[in-house]
This record gives sequence, C-alpha cells and structure tokens, in this order.
Amino acid sequence: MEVLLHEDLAALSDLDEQSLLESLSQRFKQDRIYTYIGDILVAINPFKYLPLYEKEVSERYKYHEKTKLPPHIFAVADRAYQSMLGRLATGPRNQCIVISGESGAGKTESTKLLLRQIMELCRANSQLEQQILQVNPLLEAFGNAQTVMNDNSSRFGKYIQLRFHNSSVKGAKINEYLLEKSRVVHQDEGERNFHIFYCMLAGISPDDKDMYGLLDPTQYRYLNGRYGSEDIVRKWGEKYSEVCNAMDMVGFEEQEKVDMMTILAGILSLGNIMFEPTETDALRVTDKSMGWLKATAGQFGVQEEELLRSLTCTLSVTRGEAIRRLHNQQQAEDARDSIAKVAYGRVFGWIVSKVNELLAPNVDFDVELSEIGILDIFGFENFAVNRFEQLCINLANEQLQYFFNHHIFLMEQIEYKEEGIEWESISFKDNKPILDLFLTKPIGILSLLDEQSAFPQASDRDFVDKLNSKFKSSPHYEVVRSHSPLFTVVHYAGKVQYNGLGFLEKNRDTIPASIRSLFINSVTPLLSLLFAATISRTGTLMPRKAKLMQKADDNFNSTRKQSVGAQFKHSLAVLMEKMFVASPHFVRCIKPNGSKLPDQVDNKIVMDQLRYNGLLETIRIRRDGFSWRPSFKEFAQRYNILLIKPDLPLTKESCMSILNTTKIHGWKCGSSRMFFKYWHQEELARLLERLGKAAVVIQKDYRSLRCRRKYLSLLVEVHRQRQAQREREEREAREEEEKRDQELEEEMKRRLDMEQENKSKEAEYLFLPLLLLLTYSAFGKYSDLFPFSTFCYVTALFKNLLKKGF
Ligand SMILES: Nc1ncnc2c1ncn2[C@@H]1O[C@H](COP(=O)(O)OP(=O)(O)OP(=O)(O)O)[C@@H](O)[C@H]1O
Repeated sequence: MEVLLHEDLAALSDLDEQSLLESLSQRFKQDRIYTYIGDILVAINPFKYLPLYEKEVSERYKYHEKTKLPPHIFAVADRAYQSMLGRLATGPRNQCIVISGESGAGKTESTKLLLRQIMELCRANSQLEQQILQVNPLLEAFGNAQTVMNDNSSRFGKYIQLRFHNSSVKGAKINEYLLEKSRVVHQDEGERNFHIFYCMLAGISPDDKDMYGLLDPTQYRYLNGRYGSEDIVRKWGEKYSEVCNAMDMVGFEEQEKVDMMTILAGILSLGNIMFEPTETDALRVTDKSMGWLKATAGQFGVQEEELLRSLTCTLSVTRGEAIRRLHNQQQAEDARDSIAKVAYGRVFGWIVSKVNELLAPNVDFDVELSEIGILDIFGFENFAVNRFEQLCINLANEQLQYFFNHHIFLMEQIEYKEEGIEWESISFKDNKPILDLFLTKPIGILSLLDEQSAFPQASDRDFVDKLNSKFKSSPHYEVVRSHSPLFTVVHYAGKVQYNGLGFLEKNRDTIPASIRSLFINSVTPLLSLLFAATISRTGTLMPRKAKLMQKADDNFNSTRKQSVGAQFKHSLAVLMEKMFVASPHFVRCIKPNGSKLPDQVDNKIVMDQLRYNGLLETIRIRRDGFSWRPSFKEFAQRYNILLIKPDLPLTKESCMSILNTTKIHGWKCGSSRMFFKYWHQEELARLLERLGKAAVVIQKDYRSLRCRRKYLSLLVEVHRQRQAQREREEREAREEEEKRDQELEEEMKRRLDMEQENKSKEAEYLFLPLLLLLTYSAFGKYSDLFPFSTFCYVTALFKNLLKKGF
C-alpha cells in the first residue's frame, strides 16, 4: 500500500503499466487526485467537489518545499512563479505551463486554479488582477459549449500570457486559437450551441428581451429548438449576471454590450430564415420566415431588401462589368450560415482583442517584463463524426505531444549522446511523422487542402482522393472505402476517422464581398467594425479605424485571404516559438471515465490515456534521466556563491569545486554541461536558500554593528556638542557678568562724577561769592591795573579748579 500511495512515481524503482494504473487509481479512490512524476504533475479529474482549493490550502502552498506537501496544482503555480523570479535552481526566466489531456480531462479547471494561485502569489488585489480573473467567465460563456465529452467544453484554445515586473503582475494577453464557429449553425446529437445564447435567453430582463427582439428559445433553429429544465435555466440565468458583471469589471462600455447582445439576437433570427424556389430561377423567403427576415435586418441594422439580395444572389465584377448570379437553395442557406458564423466568430475575436487592450501592461517600453504562459488548448477529440474542426483540434494536440516528447525524451537523450553520458536509450512514441503528415510542404494534409481550396470547382471528394493517393502507404494514414469522403489518421492518441464533407468550404472561410460591404454599412457600429476588421496571419481579429475601412474594402479580394488551415498552422508555429524559449512545466490531465461520474475509474479509458501520453516512459526517464542540464557557465554563475569566492572562473573545474562543497550525489558531468536529476534542483535551491538565510543574518548583524557604531559616534558628538554648548553658555555668562560689572563700575563712576560735580557746584555756589569778594577786595585797589576781563578770567580759572575737585 505504501508503494501504491507514493506521491512521486519517479521515485519508484520498478513500475510496469499495471502497477502504474493501480497506483493512480488507489490514490484516486482516496481523493488524492494529484501525483508527481518527477517534476510533472498528473491530475485525475474527480468530477466532484473536493476541499482542495480553500484559502488555507492556497496559503500552505505559497513558497513551500515540494517534498513537504502532497502533490497539488498550486505547487505547479508556485514553482512557475518562483522560477520566473529566479528564486529556484535557475536564474529568472520566462515560464510556460502546458496543460494537456483529452476533452473533459480537467484542463480548463486546472487553468483557472493556476491563474487564481498565481494571483494569490503576487498578493493580487488590485483592479488589474480582478480583471484578469474575470476574463475567464467571459471567455467561457462565449467560447465553451456542451459536447458529448464535456458539459463545459472549450471550443477554442487559449494561451494566457501573464506579464510581471519583479513580483507583481503588470498585464496579460490572451491568444485564442480557432474557435469552432460551425457550432453556431449546427450541433450534433447531445450537444449544444455556445453557452452565451442560453445564458442570454435565461437571464435577460423582459424589457431587454423586447428591446433585442428575442422570442421563446424553443423557436430558434440554431438552438435545435431545445432549451433546458427549470433548474438548468436558473443556472444559465445566474451565469448571465456573472457574464454581465465580468463585462463591467473588464471595462466594456454600455453601448458595446448592447451591440453585442443585438448581434447575438440577430444571429438567432437569421438562422430561422428559410428559402424556397419560385417558378422563375429566383429564390424567395418562405412566408413563415418573412418575419424573421425583417427581425434580422432590424437587429443587424441593415436594409431588409439588401439583406435578402445578399442571401439570394452573388454580385461579382468581371472586367468592369457587374454580374449577378442567383443562388440555389443550398447556396442561400450556406450564405445565411456563413453570415452567422462570421458574425459570431468576429464577436468572439473582438471580445478577446478588447480584453487584451484593457489588460495591456501599463509600463514604459524599456521596462523588461517576465512572463508566465498558461496553455489550455482543446483536448483530443474523437466523435462519431469528425469534421474539419476535429482535424485542427487533433493537430494542435499532436503539436503539444511533440513539444512534450521533445522536452522530455528527445532533447534529453540527444544531449546524453553528444556529451558522452552513459545512457540506455528509452524508446518513446515519436509523433513527428504524424506532424509531418499534416504540416509538410507541399505534400502535407494542410498543403493539399489549400491546393484544393484554391480551385473553385474542386470538391471535398477530390480532396480526399488526393489524400488517398498521396498517403496510402503511410503508416499514419488509412484509406476508407466509402461513398462519403472519409479518411482515417492514426494519431498518437488513437485512430480518428474524419468526414471530409465541408473541408474545402471551411478552409476557405470566405464571405462574398457583397455581404461584407452590406455589414460594413450597418447602423450597428460594432457590426460595421467587425466586418471591416482584418484577420492576421495567425487568425487574430484586428479591428480597424472606421475611416480606413472603406478604402481597403474597395479593393477587397477574398482570394488574398489566408486559408483557415494556414492561419492555424501559423498560430501553432508562433505558439511553439514562444514555448520553446520558456521553461516548461507540464500538467497531464486524465479523465477517469467516459460518463463524467465521480469515484469511478474505467481501467481501459485510463490505461489508454497513460499509454498514449507515454506516462510509463516518462516515469522511466524522470527516474533514470537527468532532466536538468545547465551549461558549465550557467551553473558556475548561479552557484559560485556556494564557494563564497568572488571572481570564480565559469569553468568545469569551478563546477566540480562547487559540487564538492555540497553533499549532492548522482549528478554527471558532460563535455560542456552538467547533468542533474530533477530533485537536485530542489537540493541546490535549498543550499542557496540556507546561504540566503545566513546572508540575511550576517547582513542583519553587520547592519546592527554599523548602526551601533554610528550610534556611539553620534553619542560622542552629542556629548561634544553639549560640552561646547555648556562652555559657550559659561563664557557668555562670564562675559555678561563682566559687562554688568563694567557697567556697574561706570555707573558708580558716573555717580561719583556727578557727586563730585554736585559738590563742586555746591563749592562754587558757596565759594564763588566769597572768591569774588576776596578777589575783588584783593585786586580792587589795583583795578586800574587789572581790567575787568582779567578779573573774569581769574574767576573762571577758580571755577574750573573747583570743578576738577581742587
Ligand atoms: N479539479 C476538479 N475538481 C472538480 N471537478 C473538476 C475538476 N476538474 C474538472 N472537473 C469537472 O470536469 C469538467 C470538465 O473539466 P474541464 O472543462 O476542465 O475539461 P477540459 O479538459 O478543459 O475539456 P475540453 O478540452 O473539452 O475543454 C468540469 O466542468 C468540472 O465539472
């Protein structure tokens, strides 16, 4: 039991297919839906609520050590986030998380959980992060639908690029891949149209229903006249308010929402327009559907007659002459359906481009952003009837499987050989020949499809005949003897029989110029914008400014447009380019049974998935192989800190010296790079972390020492300043006192002087008359000899002598 419940299957020494299955299903029965194969996460869809994603669980998985907690999708989010920031074994790098598995295996749920946890990790609570989280319900409503394999199946692929500056999210970009537009006009048994139609009909208020001209849901042919039980309708209603909230949150304007709903209502009405032949060659709209024609024209904001004309005939200009060709009933119905598909496809593309506009990073161009990409692409599909869409979906899955194989098996084993590492080769199912069958030029399925699509007279049968003649000897292709244009491709995940009917038309995906110009002139601004938009080489809608529209439309030529197959091929190539330069993390989703039931494991279904996913081989390569292979330079640069020697040369010898200081075993040394087991990354990261913690302690102590020293010198300075202050104050006091003494002395002197003066004045007053008397009496006799002036002079002389204290 111990072995069976092992959390990392790569740690088991011996495992065969049967014990792998047993091990996973035992864990599943105990609600342990996650299991590691080294650094790869296997997730089995529980089809029931499990208390695995609560706030408290999310907290535990933040910055955790992998081996200390059970395997979890949150652990993948944590590892991608920490690796992006360069906190784990490697320096900062862009990351991508690749989620794969067949339809209904749980990819979209895993994507949502990853997004949520990454937002938690960057402590997100700003408006931007809320907007990023709100994008999902919006895209799900417009891009998901019920299929026989999954009630909430993604009918498009998406690659979400989260962009960060340092640790906080600065923006996001959604890349969408090939929406299954044909679902708007046709759904197979047991399937439904896109969720938004049902949500809108269930959740809209009676007033708005009147405003948009919506009627009873069972009346609409595009909905197959089917609606749902009361319970389901209630849920759709709730979903509709969620979608409206999401639109508000993401930032859609009121008029844009109204336009969008009007277009959806128009698509539903359009589907009810039926045609019948008249006695002349012309077609007419049946009496019953005249009302629908009127309603559609109103909802699409175009003239009723013009709409009818564009449905029933094609106008083309040859050598300056306008030629009108009448449609037969089938052509009119095709024109009707193609309007519905284009309108819906473009609404979806517009939502994505609008979301991207609103979530674009608001930072300067020179700010370098890091990225985590999450890929949630439609799962492998094999229905009773497989059409062009299934072919594209399965091609995308082939491409993903190739990416997985390339990373896990191919690159690794090539490097062992090149670097002289002893290695017993592990065989795996290489799907490169199947990819080549699709993508090779000029003789691959997509090239032949393009070739045939370019001939207006070619039929789907011609296309399949061409495939049969070119690939009849290929081990990955089987000719099917039938009146219908059938063919079989042996995919990595099993054989799929395709029905070639409609392949050419879907690949061309053109709308007649007359229809396009009719809608460009619609009074509904959004519809006009959508039909004037161009489509990029990778199939992305590019809305244009109104003024530029008409000019470009004058020389619009539908044959210049890339085929859908070519666009899809390009978009996959661009996606692979992005993913090949990032560090990948793999989540392999497994569907436990075909009935979408909880607690049930269908051994055959699970075993098939384990086999075609190559999980047993993955376990072997993760157990015996060296999944992490940094170059000497890369390793020495990152880990020289373990030697605590600056300026260490980035050589093999340095790598050896570094590793000799650790207790890590089991690594190998090649001729230009090191070879490590997946768990070595964790061990080295732990050593770095320990060193990091030690560095923090040293920094802390050093800082405290510096602070203490600074404090002491400040204290001395304070003492010095205080002393100086004291001395200054004393000196000032002294000077003040001296000044006061001096003033006192002066005052005393002044008073003395005054006293003296007073005394002399008294003497003057006392002696002057006497002196005068004496003088006069002494000199009186000789007054003749002494004139009066002499007398005055002598008197003044005495007076002065008296003043001076004589
Ligand atoms: N972790 C989970 N916990 C509970 N239920 C889950 C979980 N994962 C998936 N499910 C259930 O399985 C259903 C299908 O999952 P999901 O839509 O994620 O599959 P998918 O692989 O994305 O399929 P497709 O390729 O068709 O889009 C979900 O609607 C949900 O009911």
